[in-house]
Amino acid sequence: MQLSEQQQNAVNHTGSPALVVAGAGSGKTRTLTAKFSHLVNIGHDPKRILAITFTNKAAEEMKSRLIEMTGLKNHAFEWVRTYHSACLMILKQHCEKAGYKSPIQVFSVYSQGKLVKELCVKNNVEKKNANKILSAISRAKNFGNPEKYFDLKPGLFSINIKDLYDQYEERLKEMNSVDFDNILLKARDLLRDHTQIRDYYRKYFSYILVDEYQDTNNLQEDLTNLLLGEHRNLFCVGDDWQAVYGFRGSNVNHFIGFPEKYKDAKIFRLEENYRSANEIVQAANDLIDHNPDKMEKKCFSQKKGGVIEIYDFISDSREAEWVAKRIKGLNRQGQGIGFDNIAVVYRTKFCSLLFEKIFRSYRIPYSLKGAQGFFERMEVLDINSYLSAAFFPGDDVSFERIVNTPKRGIGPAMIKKIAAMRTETTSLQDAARIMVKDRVLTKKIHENLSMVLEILDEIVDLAPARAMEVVLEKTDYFEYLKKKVKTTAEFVSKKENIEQLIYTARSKNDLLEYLEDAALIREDKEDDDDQDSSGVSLLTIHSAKGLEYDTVFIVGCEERLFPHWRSIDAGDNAVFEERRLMYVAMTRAERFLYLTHTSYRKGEFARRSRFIDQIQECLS
Ligand SMILES: Nc1ncnc2c1ncn2[C@@H]1O[C@H](COP(=O)(O)OP(=O)(O)OP(=O)(O)O)[C@@H](O)[C@H]1O
Repeated sequence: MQLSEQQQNAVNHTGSPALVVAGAGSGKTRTLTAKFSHLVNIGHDPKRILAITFTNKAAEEMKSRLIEMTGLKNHAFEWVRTYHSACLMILKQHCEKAGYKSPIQVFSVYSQGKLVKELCVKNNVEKKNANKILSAISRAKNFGNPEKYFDLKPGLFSINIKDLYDQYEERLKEMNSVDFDNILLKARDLLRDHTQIRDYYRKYFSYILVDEYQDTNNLQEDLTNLLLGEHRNLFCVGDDWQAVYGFRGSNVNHFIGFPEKYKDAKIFRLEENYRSANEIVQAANDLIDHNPDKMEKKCFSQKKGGVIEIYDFISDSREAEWVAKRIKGLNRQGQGIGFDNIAVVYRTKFCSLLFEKIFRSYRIPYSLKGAQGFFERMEVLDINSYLSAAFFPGDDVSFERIVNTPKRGIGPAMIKKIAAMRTETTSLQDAARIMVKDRVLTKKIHENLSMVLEILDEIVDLAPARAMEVVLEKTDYFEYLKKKVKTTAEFVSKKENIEQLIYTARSKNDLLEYLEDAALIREDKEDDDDQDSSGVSLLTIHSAKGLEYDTVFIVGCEERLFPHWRSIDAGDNAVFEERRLMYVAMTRAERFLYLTHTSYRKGEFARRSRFIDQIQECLS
């Protein structure tokens, strides 16, 4: 693998903590992978190198590259993981010390939502607030100190969020479960409170590498500190100009404050952009210059011939039509730029609708990225809930979902009856088993409930893919699906999703391994490999992060849409983050970059974005 001099210098450095301040398209991943391989070459045991990536997909890609480079086997890189995945390993290893029994269940997004909705009902809070409550709980955990967080932000409107948080945690504990954020929080507490465990890992890891360091949150920073041994072999890579997750607790100050924190830190800069033409790199530099408090770097590209154009339309439908025509023109019936190499990016999801419509009528193939996550789809949730209820008898949320799927007369009233039989130590499923054993139910319900329990008993020891097949067969699931959906196309698509699910599950040997993997995938982080990726990509800027295309259209560049009204209302720091988002969007393009805005969107007057003015200033 060829490295530039700047990249090579960073790779060769050892002896003190190092921060690589990298520009967009400067080959961060290449540098990090080369660093890992270099460490192995100079004698580090790869099993003792902790390499933190931002997504599971990035971890897999890094492992494949390392296997190619070193000739070693997959298991040699077992600590190439996301923070969540690494912390789950640690938590599982010491689960009793952390206050759990083995195996710990990781709650899915669906289960979290379900639990919070239940708590809303119980506390007379409107269910529509569930998502806001979940975000607040998540932020409190990632802040690193939930108690303090709620002292600072005690309420959400009139809702006593701290109280709901306590109830939520209690229910998780009862179910021997952790949610996604608890994986980090509980691992942090474990390492903080148990010197022996902490010392073990500090000695074990000979090097810590962190990718996308600009998006680290307080809790992740704590974890890095707790795991870092006396050797202080820490190598972090990132781009503070691309820090765009502040809204969910990331704290770019860890990145900016690195030289202050590690006085002997060596700072490397990767300034050459290998992706975009220089015209695009310079325009993006000029835009980001409007943000204060950032690491200085002089990004440049040796590629010439980039095009940046700004277009103004009367309405959103005109904008969509123009984009479709321009894409047709660029593609020149397959002779020009391939559809796969073109992206239309926008600030918020709703913007995709008009483009989907117009692309269909212009027969432009497209793929909508970051649509409903694969694991959030109804049919996938149904099947996974069967597996989860079988493996985790304490998982009330999954049991409640499957007990009447397909419909078998065990509706909400019956569930209430079962729930009433529950004691503090029994789950919904335990209660159902007691009712079946004691024969207290009507004949029909007794038979149906027995059947559900038999399915769960049958699949618990099977390999995940086989367990899924048994569920489909025993519940006649496809017949149920046929009746439930409105069109044949919808049925086919759902059936295909299930086939895909079974196919993916074949690589896993047991239910626990499968369920953990499924719960670790959070699809808002671009782990949407399963989706058809042919055609023009339609995606939000957050999902576009890390990707590259020959041609990029940034649409909807209007005040209050981009920058988003919430950020405008929240103040300067949030607007700086919006500007970084525009920087991310611009630097996805290799050659052609089009920015568009309209005077009317959704029938309302719209004003062009301040970012357009700032970009135009440097173009003229
Ligand atoms: N030394 C190099 N010489 C030539 N091409 C390189 C070099 N390093 C990286 N590249 C190429 O530059 C492109 C950008 O690399 P990569 O996607 O790793 O950048 P990045 O720093 O992660 O970008 P971003 O943060 O903008 O997503 C890739 O196509 C990569 O193969």
